[in-house]
Amino acid sequence: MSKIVVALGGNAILSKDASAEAQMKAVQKTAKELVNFIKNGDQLIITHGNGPQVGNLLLQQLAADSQANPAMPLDTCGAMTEGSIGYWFQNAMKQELLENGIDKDVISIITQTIVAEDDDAFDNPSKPIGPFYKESEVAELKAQHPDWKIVEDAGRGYRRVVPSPKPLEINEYRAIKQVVDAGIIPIVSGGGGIPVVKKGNQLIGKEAVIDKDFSASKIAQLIDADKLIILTSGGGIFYNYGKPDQVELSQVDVAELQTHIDANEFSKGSMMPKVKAAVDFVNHTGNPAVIGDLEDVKEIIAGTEGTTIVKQEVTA
Ligand SMILES: Nc1ncnc2c1ncn2[C@@H]1O[C@H](COP(=O)(O)OP(=O)(O)O)[C@@H](O)[C@H]1O
Ligand SMILES: NC(=O)OP(=O)(O)O
Repeated sequence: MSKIVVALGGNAILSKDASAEAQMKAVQKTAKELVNFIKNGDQLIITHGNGPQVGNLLLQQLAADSQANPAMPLDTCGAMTEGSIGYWFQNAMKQELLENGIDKDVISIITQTIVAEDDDAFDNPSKPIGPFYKESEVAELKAQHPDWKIVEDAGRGYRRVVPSPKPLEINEYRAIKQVVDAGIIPIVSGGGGIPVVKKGNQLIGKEAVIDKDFSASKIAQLIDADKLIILTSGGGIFYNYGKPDQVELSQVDVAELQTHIDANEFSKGSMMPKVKAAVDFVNHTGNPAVIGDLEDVKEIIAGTEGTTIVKQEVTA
């Protein structure tokens, strides 16, 4: 039995249709994949992103009436998406467990992630949220929302970016550990957790979105996970991604990967945080991390798909 933290990307939840019904359907499909870990005897800790959802929710806030029905700030929107996506996963996972004759409980935990008030990220928004826009739409969006920063997102279109401070501590990690020890499947740190700063006994929400891959790495370290698995679309880590000579890695050690990180070879808003989060987990625990396709869970369990990041590559 391995204790595995699984981090799920946006498309495990959202494809083109952003309705609750469509997202629940996508989550049900994801739950069918995740149940393979339980069938394999593994202890699962689930975490997920919220970039598309929290961006959409912020857009809905624009329709709010400033007095009777005020717009919610970004930290509260983060909490709202942690709740809604947690509900979808909790519901879908339980159904999938029952359909496989497994009597296990699933619970989502609203998680607060402590960040530094002086994190440089607050002055340098970098986390893409919400929908993708066409280049032709950008000028008008900037005119409508002078406070928005909009950037090109890994060749996929343009998106609004918000500050994304690094997680220092997961406030609820001791409770999460107890839930895991009790054999319950927790859904934690959704959307990276709600960014908060510590002021004495108070935790104060900050308007930012934490990268769920960094929070996943942090929680995996805090609960002594045997493995961190980051599931996305498209497969594992590619060198020369998108070029004719692109090559997918099956196994790589942290020293080699670090040279490619240092050379800035991975896309900032997509693969770079995953690679950095995986390297951080492996460096701190000595345990492996895997980046792979959500649809390849059985093969990832068998070790035949995805990229495994190890402390030191064993050569025959
Ligand atoms: N070097 C790379 N190797 C693999 N995928 C890459 C690479 N660079 C960019 N990508 C893209 O990054 C995507 C994963 O990032 P993203 O979509 O942000 O993840 P998430 O699933 O967490 O939302 C892949 O589907 C792929 O299109
Ligand atoms: N919070 C976060 O990292 O969300 P995505 O994975 O959806 O970008």
